[in-house]
Amino acid sequence: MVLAELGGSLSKAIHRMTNAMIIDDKVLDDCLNEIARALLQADVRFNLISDMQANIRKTVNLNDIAAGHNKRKIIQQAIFDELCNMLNPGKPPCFTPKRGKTSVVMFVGLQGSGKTTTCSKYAHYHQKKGWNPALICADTFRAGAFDQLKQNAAKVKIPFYGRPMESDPVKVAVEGVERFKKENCDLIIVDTSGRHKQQAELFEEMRQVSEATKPDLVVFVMDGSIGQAAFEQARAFKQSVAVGAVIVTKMDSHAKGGGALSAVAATESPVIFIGTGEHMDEFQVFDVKPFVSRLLGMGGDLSGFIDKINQVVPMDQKPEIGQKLLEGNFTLRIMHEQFQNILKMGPFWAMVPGFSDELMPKGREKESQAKMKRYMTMMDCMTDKELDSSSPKLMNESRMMRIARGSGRNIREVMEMLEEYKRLARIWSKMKKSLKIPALSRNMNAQHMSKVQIGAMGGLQDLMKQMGSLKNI
Ligand SMILES: Nc1nc2c(ncn2[C@@H]2O[C@H](COP(=O)(O)OP(=O)(O)OP(=O)(O)O)[C@@H](O)[C@H]2O)c(=O)[nH]1
Repeated sequence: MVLAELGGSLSKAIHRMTNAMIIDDKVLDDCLNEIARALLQADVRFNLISDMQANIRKTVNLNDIAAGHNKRKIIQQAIFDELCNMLNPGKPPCFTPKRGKTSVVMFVGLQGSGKTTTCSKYAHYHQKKGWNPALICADTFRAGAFDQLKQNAAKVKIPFYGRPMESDPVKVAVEGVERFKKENCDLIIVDTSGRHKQQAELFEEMRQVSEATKPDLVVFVMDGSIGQAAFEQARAFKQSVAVGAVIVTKMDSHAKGGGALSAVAATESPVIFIGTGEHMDEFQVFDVKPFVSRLLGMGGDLSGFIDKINQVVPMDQKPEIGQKLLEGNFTLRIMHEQFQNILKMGPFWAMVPGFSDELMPKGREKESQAKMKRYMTMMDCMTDKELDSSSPKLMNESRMMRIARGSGRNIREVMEMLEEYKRLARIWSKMKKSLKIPALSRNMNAQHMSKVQIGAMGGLQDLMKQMGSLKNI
């Protein structure tokens, strides 16, 4: 995957810097030049890169850093912050669909950008979270658009509306929205015709569809392989309709992805998802800080994760992570994240007695990995509430059946996964007790909380180191 290459080059540059015996201006310059080369290769605009370098140099004045301060950490922090700034539009999405209320989301984009595929992925993503989405084909321009969306919808069992013989997209869109509102669909997705920038009449048609259906959110779908040109494209669409969010596709297949992401950020429209392949599941939520963490290889195992949080992300910016870990709320979402980390980065949990014995027994790693993937598919079919709860009692039989159906498994397997969750949660809770972390008061102010967290994180790290010697967990 192309993003992984960019991430690899960036983290290599940072590692080379952190491994240097002495951090001086030459080491810093080499590191920044290496980062600049990697970003240029990803087609990030030169101006953005040179601004980034200047900002880092301003923040990191090596001569002014007092003895005893860790220069490596200060530089890492500055690089992390600047990469985040580069991708941050400075604005949250203007609208996020809410459960229990019908939302209409209209998709626009240039021909071939991946719009139809993305509409289906977006619907499927929400369907797995328990939404009741519907798809409308208001692309009356491209022959084949109707069949493509209809087939995609059928594959994932999402209601579909379209009229292959009708040439007026406004009519089709309005009929579809009315119908799905009556059917109580909570997320109505309207796919529109792909357009070229020069086709003024198609832009006019897009405006008319928007006026008639009054979408709560207009999503601009953009092909990531166009790199920096993304900026002009996104702006042209923004001038015609009220684009509220962007989805960048084909991030798997082209070296220019970095350029596209950074250029879109400059249009002040947040990127909400990225497409990373042709398949329905190759679709990821885009959130700047976690994205940059992953890009720099900081999304690894838990001990590494805590370490990196301490090194790079100011604690007051990550209260929710610290809070989650310190309160010992081992939720299904945390289990999902950890499985993902194990599959990606190698078995951290395998170091922990109790985890290693049953979750990843020696010699049966392949089997264990397949089991984790199975469990993750089931968790993908859960609602946010279920994932964030530490009480699997929330799930009654009908929910379990739904999760089983959604993930192509049977209810016994879902119950088995919940049992595994309970087992890991028990271990987690014992680990937490042995840490003797002071309970956090919800009324603490941010500064106080940050101090407590840093202390407790240190404690956690110590524990991680001693974990091999923990008995009877
Ligand atoms: N590799 C990769 N291919 C993608 C991705 N998203 C879409 N595609 C492919 O891009 C091609 C165009 O996608 P469509 O969904 O048909 O594009 P469209 O924008 O609806 O096309 P128009 O209707 O002409 O506007 C198809 O071959 C898709 O499979 C992605 O994230 N990664």
